[in-house]
Formats: sequence, structure tokens, C-alpha cells
Amino acid sequence: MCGILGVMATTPVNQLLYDGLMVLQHRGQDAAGITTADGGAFYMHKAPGLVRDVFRTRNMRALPGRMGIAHCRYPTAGSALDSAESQPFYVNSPFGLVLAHNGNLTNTQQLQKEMFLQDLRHINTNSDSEVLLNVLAHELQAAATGYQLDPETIFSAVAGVHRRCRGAYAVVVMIAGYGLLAFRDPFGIRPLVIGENDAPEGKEYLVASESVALDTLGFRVMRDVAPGEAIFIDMAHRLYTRQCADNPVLSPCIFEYVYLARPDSVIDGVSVYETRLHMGEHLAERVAAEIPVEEIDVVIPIPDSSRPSAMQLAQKLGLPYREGFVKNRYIGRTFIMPGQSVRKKSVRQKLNTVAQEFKNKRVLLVDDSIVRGTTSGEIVEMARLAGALKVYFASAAPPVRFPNVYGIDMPTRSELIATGRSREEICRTIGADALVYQDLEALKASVRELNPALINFDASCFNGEYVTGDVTPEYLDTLEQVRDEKLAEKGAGGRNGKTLLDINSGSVPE
Ligand SMILES: O=P(O)(O)OC[C@H]1O[C@H](OP(=O)(O)OP(=O)(O)O)[C@H](O)[C@@H]1O
Ligand SMILES: NC(=O)CC[C@H](N)C(=O)O
Ligand SMILES: [Mg+2]
Repeated sequence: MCGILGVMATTPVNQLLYDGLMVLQHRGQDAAGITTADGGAFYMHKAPGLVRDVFRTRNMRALPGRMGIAHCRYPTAGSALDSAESQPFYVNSPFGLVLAHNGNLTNTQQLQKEMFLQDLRHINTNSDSEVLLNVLAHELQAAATGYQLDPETIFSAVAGVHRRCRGAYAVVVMIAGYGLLAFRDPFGIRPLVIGENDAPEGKEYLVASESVALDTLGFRVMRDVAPGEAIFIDMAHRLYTRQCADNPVLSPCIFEYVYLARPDSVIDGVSVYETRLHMGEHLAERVAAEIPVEEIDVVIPIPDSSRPSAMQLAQKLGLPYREGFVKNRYIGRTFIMPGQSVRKKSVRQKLNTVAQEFKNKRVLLVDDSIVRGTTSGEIVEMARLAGALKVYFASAAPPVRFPNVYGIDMPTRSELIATGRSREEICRTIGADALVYQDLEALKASVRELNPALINFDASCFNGEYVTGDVTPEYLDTLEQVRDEKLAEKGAGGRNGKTLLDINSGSVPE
């Protein structure tokens, strides 16, 4: 889960992209970057850090031009601290390309090997996004017949990317001197939406991970980019679209609705906020079936993401809804922070109790999800310290038992609190008096009720079914091994001269 933006405008885009990244900051807190194009040249600034820390006035001044792309990163491949893996990525041939990617490829190792042995391309980082860019570059080189590039050629290169790449990818690309390209993988796992604006000098287009960026930047939402579809906007601001996948099947990541996206976004035709209300309604039924409602005095959300669900749950059960935790607005999202010790410390720094809401009360705490159990464990303890008589816990999502390989950084089963534990054991581990989980079918219904056309979802972290069909137990084992090796190398720091290909050279399929 990262935030991406691409814009073709009639005035300079540096400030617009910066403002857009600020709105998408919740999708990635580890690195940020902007590339603009002016004439035939690209101008780039990227570095690890929050958007507001990465860009100084001098950096902004050095980003001229009316076309640009931007990225805020939540790493799933490589390392959080390696500045070379910040995005966008650049490759000079063919034409000059820069790319920003949200998602995660599942055949990176195979592609790395192909890049080296067949396509004679050098990959310099552990980032799957650099591999994706090089696949696109190779396909574009193969499809182009001369130095002139037309939309047909670009679309056939995207079709080549779909044939070779597996996994999740929502992508924005600039082609020097030609225009802005955006595409979504054939399952549409990660979101991508396009909007327009009628500026005095002509039409402008903005592509973004979430519609909230379009709203904030004054663009009208046109539609979601379809799974497998590519959109190309040339330098004359003409828009071309093409379905480039053979069998596109919309299967958006259901975790976007649970936690990742902002509630004020609309993804694949569905308001994220409304899905969270529906999750609360469904969860209320589960709670009522498990805990006598008269034994609950108050419903308390764990800010921020669970608020809409908790509010709706309380209303449905006829219980008071109270804000018992106050959030420090200067601490970011803990789940997407790199490293367990920093996440654990941040929960206490981020949330504090309003003692009156707990003292001598039987409280039902509601969160959107329990992943590693970092938040829930700390929160239950804090509720007891504040004087709660009973602490019940409800999760608006089902137990997260399986790794996510499509752009959420939870690649190992061992780090998930629900893997290999029964509900009673999880309840005991987080220290609650009762624990209620949403059913997966109810979660799917919470989204589907708002758009019946959404038949399939990627719900792999809940059910272990990976929509791309290529994720084998051996693949998951390899991922865990890479993660362990990285931790052993002292965590997040550097590539140590190794690439994924080196690490796994024995296990890469021929
Ligand atoms: O079980 P865990 O591993 O702790 O992960 C789950 C928690 O992490 C997220 O909160 P986060 O603080 O990231 O963001 P929020 O403020 O949007 O709720 C999520 O909303 C849960 O509270
Ligand atoms: N979460 C994401 O979308 C990550 C993008 C890319 N795989 C990276 O690690 O940088
Ligand atoms: Mg939370």
C-alpha cells in the first residue's frame, strides 16, 4: 500500500503533487518522491521520510513542468531505509521513463533473473518496482518500431507487462516527451482512479490511488481505472484508453475498505466510510450473539480507523458510544511503521485513556482489525489500568491468519497473532475478557451491499486464497526466509551488497 499520483496539467504541478501526497500520506510514511517533466527533461526529488520532511522549498523550486508523478512509500520489498528504493524510479531507455508503483509483484525473483539473463538489464535494488519498470521498458523497446511512439505501441507494451508480471500493481509512468501512462493489474487489486478538471487553458487529468486526492485538488472523479486497463494522456492532453489484459477480473483488496484507505474515499464505486458503517452493523449482530448486551456499559473505538464501525455498532445495540482514547495527532499510523519495537512504543505515545470512561465500567473496545496484536494488547492493558471492570474486544475484520503478498507488509505467518491460535488463545494473549470477530462473509457483504457488481475480492490475509493463483506454500516459505535473513542482517538497514537474486539463487525456478 503506497500512494501514487500522476498529473497532466496546464500550469506547474509541483505544489499540486505535494498537496496530493499530503492527502495520501496515510498510505505510506517511509519515503516520498516527486518527478516532474519540463520539455524533454525529468526533475526528481525523493528521500526517506514523511512528505513534509522530504520536501524543502529549494526542492520544490527544482521541480518545474506541467506533467508529473509522485509516490509515498510503505515498503513491501527491499528496505524502508534504503533511499535508492524510494520512488519514482527512472530508466533512460527507451525514451526515458519514470514510474511509481503501488502493490507488490509475486514473481519478482523470476523477473529479476529474466532481466539479467535475457533482457540484459541491470537491477540495482531489491525493489520489485524497479523490476516492474524494467519489464515495461523492455516491452516498450520491443514494441516500438522507431523513435516515434503512439498509443497503440504503449498499450501493447502494457499488455506485455500483464503477460509477464504477477501480483498487484497500480502504476503511473511518464514517458519523456510523450505523456502520462497509468495502468492497473488484471485483478485491480490496488485502487486507481482518474479525474478531470476544466482549466482556463484546457483539460487537465489527475490519476490517484484514492478519490480523496481528486476531491482535495479540485478534480472531478471520472471513474476508476478498470482492472487490466491502461490510460494514456499525450502532451496535447488527448486521452486514450485500452483494455490490455486477456482476462481481467476485478478483485479489489478488501483490506483497503477495512483499514488502508481513508474513509472519505470512494473505491470501485463504493464509499469506504459506508462500508465501515456496514461492518459495524454486521459486527453488532456477532457481538449480540456472544455477549449479553446488558453486560456492556459502553462502546469505545480505538482511533482512528475503527470509529465509523464502532459508532454504528453502538447505535445498533442501543449502547452509549464514547471516545475513551485520545489520539496524539502528531504520531502516524502504527501498523505501517517499520519494526515491531517502534510500533509497540508508538501505541502508548499515540493513545491515552480518558479515565472517567473506563472507571468501574464494562467496556466493549472496537477496532477495525487485529493484525500483529500490537495495538489490542496495549489497549486492553490501558483500559484495565484506567479502571475498567471488564474489557471486551470486537474486530470489524475476521482474524488475519495469512501473509499478504500484494502490497501490505505482513509477509510472515509467525508475526500474525491469529496464525496457529484459536479465538480463545488470541483473547487470552491480548488479555481481553471476550473477543468477537467479524465473519468473512459479513465483511464481504459490507462492501457488496453497496455495489453488487463487486463479486470477487482479494481477501487472502483472511482466507489464504490468493487471487493471482501463483502463490504457493513454497513461495511463502521463501518470503519468510528472506524476511528472517533481513532481520538477521540488522533489520531494515541496507542491501549489504546482496540482491534477492543472490539470496535465493538456489531456489529461483528455472
Ligand atoms: O494488531 P496490530 O498489528 O496492532 O494492527 C492493527 C491496528 O493497526 C491499525 O491502526 P493504526 O494505528 O495503524 O492506524 P489508525 O490510526 O488509522 O487506526 C489498525 O487500525 C489497528 O488499530
Ligand atoms: N506497499 C507498496 O505498494 C509497496 C510498493 C513497492 N513494492 C515497494 O516496496 O516499494
Ligand atoms: Mg487503528
